[in-house]
Amino acid sequence: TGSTRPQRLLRAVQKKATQGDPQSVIATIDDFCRHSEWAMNVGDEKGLILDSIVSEVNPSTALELGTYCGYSTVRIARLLPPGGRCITLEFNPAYAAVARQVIAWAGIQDKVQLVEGPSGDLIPQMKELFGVQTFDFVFLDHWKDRYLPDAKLLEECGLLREGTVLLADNVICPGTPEYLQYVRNSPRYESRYFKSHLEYTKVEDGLEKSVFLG
Ligand SMILES: Cc1ccc(Cc2cc(O)c(O)c(C(=O)NC/C=C/[C@H]3O[C@@H](n4cnc5c(N)ncnc54)[C@H](O)[C@@H]3O)c2)cc1
Ligand SMILES: [Mg+2]
Repeated sequence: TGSTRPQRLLRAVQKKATQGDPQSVIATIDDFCRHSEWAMNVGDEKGLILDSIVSEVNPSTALELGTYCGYSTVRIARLLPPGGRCITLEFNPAYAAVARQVIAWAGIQDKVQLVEGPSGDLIPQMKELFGVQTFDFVFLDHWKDRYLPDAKLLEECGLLREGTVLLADNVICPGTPEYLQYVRNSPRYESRYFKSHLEYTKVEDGLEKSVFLG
């Protein structure tokens, strides 16, 4: 019963990152993934694009689908305005346990609500459970075949408003063809592709930014 990769990633954070310093946690995870073990965090290159879009939106309420180890949760939450919050959904309890500790080490746990469970069940409960009216920003980075059904579910539950920004990771690799086709052809979205690379590699990947038009 050896350790898992997320547990080894957490151990690296607790050993090398400065407690309470989100940038140090981010740098430690990127270093771990480049030089020790690759892991499916959005990474440093796509992370800078994520940062710029989060800063531009300046969300009061952000939603992340697929926490994994909490790397992008930390990237998003460190940029939120005072009183801003990030709700992040993760259905794997082992990953959620690691992510909670990564988020706590970064010192931004007060800005984050990590909810364990499948997005399909939790999204319809966002209003009653967390008093969410609408999201200002949504980061999609979970199973790729869930991007489209969950985007439609967010629409149906009235959780998107005119101007809500959806940012999707991995639209090229692993790829999310049905989601791309939808947001690029629906009159309800204004979509734009940000070309980049699969985290820690030279393989092409990118982020799709889609603004909901109401
Ligand atoms: C061919 C190939 C394979 C892998 C790669 C590399 C590569 C690069 C990437 O950036 C990737 O994001 C991925 C990827 O597969 N990501 C899936 C991420 C899941 C996380 O989200 C969790 N989750 C999944 N569905 C749900 C759900 N409904 N509700 C709540 N949590 C969910 C899981 O519990 C995981 O914590 C893969 C590139 C190419
Ligand atoms: Mg990803």
